[in-house]
Amino acid sequence: SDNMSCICLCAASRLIENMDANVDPCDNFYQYACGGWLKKNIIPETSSRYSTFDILQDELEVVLKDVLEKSVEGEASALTKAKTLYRSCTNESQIEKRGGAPLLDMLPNVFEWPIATDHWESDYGDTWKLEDAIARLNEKYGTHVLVNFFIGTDDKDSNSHIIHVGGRHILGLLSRDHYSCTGSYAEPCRAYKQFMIDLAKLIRTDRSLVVNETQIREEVTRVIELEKDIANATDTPEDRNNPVLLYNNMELSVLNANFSLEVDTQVFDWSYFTRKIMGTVGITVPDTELVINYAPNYFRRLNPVLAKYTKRDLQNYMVWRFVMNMVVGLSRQYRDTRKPSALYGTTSEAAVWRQCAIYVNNNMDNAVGRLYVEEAFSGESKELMISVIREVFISNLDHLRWMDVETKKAAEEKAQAIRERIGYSNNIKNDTYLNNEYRNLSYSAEEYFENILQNLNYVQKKRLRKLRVKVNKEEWVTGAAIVNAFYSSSKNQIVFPAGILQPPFFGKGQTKSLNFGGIGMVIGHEITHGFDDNGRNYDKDGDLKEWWTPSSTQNFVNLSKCIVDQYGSFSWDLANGLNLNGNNTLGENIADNGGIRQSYQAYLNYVEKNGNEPLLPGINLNHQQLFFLNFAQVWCGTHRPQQAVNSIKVDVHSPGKFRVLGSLQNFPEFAKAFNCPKNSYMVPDSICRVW
Ligand SMILES: CCC[C@H](CC1(C(=O)N[C@H](Cc2ncc(-c3ccccc3)o2)C(=O)O)CCCC1)C(=O)O
Ligand SMILES: [Zn+2]
Repeated sequence: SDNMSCICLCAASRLIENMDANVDPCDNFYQYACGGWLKKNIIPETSSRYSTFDILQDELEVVLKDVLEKSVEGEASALTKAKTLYRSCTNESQIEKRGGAPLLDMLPNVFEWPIATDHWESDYGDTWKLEDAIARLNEKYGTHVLVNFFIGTDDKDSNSHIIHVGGRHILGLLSRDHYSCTGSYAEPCRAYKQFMIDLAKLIRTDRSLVVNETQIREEVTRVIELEKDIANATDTPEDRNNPVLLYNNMELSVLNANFSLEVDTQVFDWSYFTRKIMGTVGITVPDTELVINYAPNYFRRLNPVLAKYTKRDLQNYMVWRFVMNMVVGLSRQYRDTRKPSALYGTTSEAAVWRQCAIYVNNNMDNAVGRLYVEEAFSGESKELMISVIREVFISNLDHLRWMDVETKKAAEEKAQAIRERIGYSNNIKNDTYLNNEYRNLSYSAEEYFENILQNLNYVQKKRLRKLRVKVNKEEWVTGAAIVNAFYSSSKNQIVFPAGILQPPFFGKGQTKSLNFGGIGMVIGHEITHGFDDNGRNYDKDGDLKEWWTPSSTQNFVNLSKCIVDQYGSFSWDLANGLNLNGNNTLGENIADNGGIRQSYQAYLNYVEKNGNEPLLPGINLNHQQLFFLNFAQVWCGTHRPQQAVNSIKVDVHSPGKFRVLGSLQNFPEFAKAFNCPKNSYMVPDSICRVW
């Protein structure tokens, strides 16, 4: 039918526009595939990264704007609540009118921000306890400072929840490395400090308090010093990538005995602290309660740090970590204290409607997911090729010489046990289910800031209540309105939300070569996550349990080292020539390499069974070549320098360019498809392979 030919023509024209046929595919396949895209797509001033994903996500957000602005008679109450929340966020005149008042009114709830008030010592300091302050920010607003206390799945019993204490998510700047404040970190550091100064001055002004710039600058300097010391006490990403070594469970009483923290000669009481938090959801926690201590070294290193600072310094730091994320809900004057250009390189912030669509989607993902799939998802992807790619993964096991039979058997069982989730959960189509999920929430179109606080509290209380509840493995780990895909190791579950089930990943009208190069590779990527350096530690039921023989483990580690070295040797021009961190990106690189092999083999099997597909009009490439071209174009994208420096430090994914170059250099079928000679860049002398 003609819409078929349009889809083929549209696909062909997209592929041709994005590529640069003047580049030799064997010299640099990324430039060959994306050269046209890079010429045509300039990063918008509002973005720090711009990629195929970001473009699709931006388009998805336009759909969200439409459905969130439309009022529908008699709709489910959950949907009305999402629209009210969206309305309160876009209600700019009301937000302007309220200035900073909503924040100033609630600071007493977190024992105030000393730098922005007077008489803090007499009003709060004398009775202040570190446990109370951390607990309040945690249980009321889900803010983690100093001690990251949270309820999560028990790695060794994936059907149960357990208390975790750790050190992650507690830094204001983007990564531990930023605190050196040298080189490319100097500017973000300076901006971050100025942000705190400007916000403190603004609050004091709004409270008609004296603004003594010198005094404020002095206090802010101490807060930054404290944060720097905390950053140096935290574990590095390398220290955190082995879940077996992270799993230190102990009785609550042992935390008091072995991990004592002291502030102003007061000893931190872990039991009191835990009860302060869990008491708010009516859960009693005995001293014999088992908890997982995710960061023993961090807590040991934290003690000497605390000894250097006063309770005022600590309170300044902790409330700062909260208020810095709350200015988004206040007037323009408050929002302008942030310095996005220095931190992300963006020179203007996204449109209000877009920020609001993202906020509502992140906080009500099932209600927004329902609106999205009803509007934009045709749901035709049930036969999403998962089974054929899973079969390829399993059949590939037979050819792996580095894995013994016993471990192969367990790997096959785990691959067979992977649960798949496509599109969206049927629950979101059920009004009763959806209304029930949001029954305790009610929003005001005039009080955006309070809506945010309500959401923070609601989400945190829901998480804390899970401690005595079994894990619901049927639950989806993501909403539907997102252009992404996921693997959950504790659920051994792969998820392909509705948002990613669209071209260039997948389209009923796209040829199979494009679908296998797009969503097929993503499917293989998610499956392989169950067998990467992290996922491989979990068994088919999602429990942290050894199912490898020592010799297979040793071989896996040796083969992974090849990948670590290969990606670690890539230097990224956009990040001032910094090299990738081959260790932090190992899991993603293993998943990419596995995904491309499995989906390509699945495509060859498809052709074997169903014959060659008709070629695409206007593009003189065969389908093996089109497979690789569409795979590569998924990763067309670029970053601003600040974001490149940020992501090379914190993103476990390699930049798109190296996801393409690295995985294709390791795959001889690519070289064959493009007849690449031995000594070309895309055909290195030695290649890496795990799965
Ligand atoms: C939690 C990890 C999920 C991830 C999923 C895949 C992935 O790499 N997703 C992205 C790639 C990406 N670039 C931009 C964006 C993006 C931009 C705007 C909005 C949303 C997303 O998403 C990523 O996380 O970097 C694996 C293969 C393709 C999906 C994984 O399994 O490692
Ligand atoms: Zn991944």
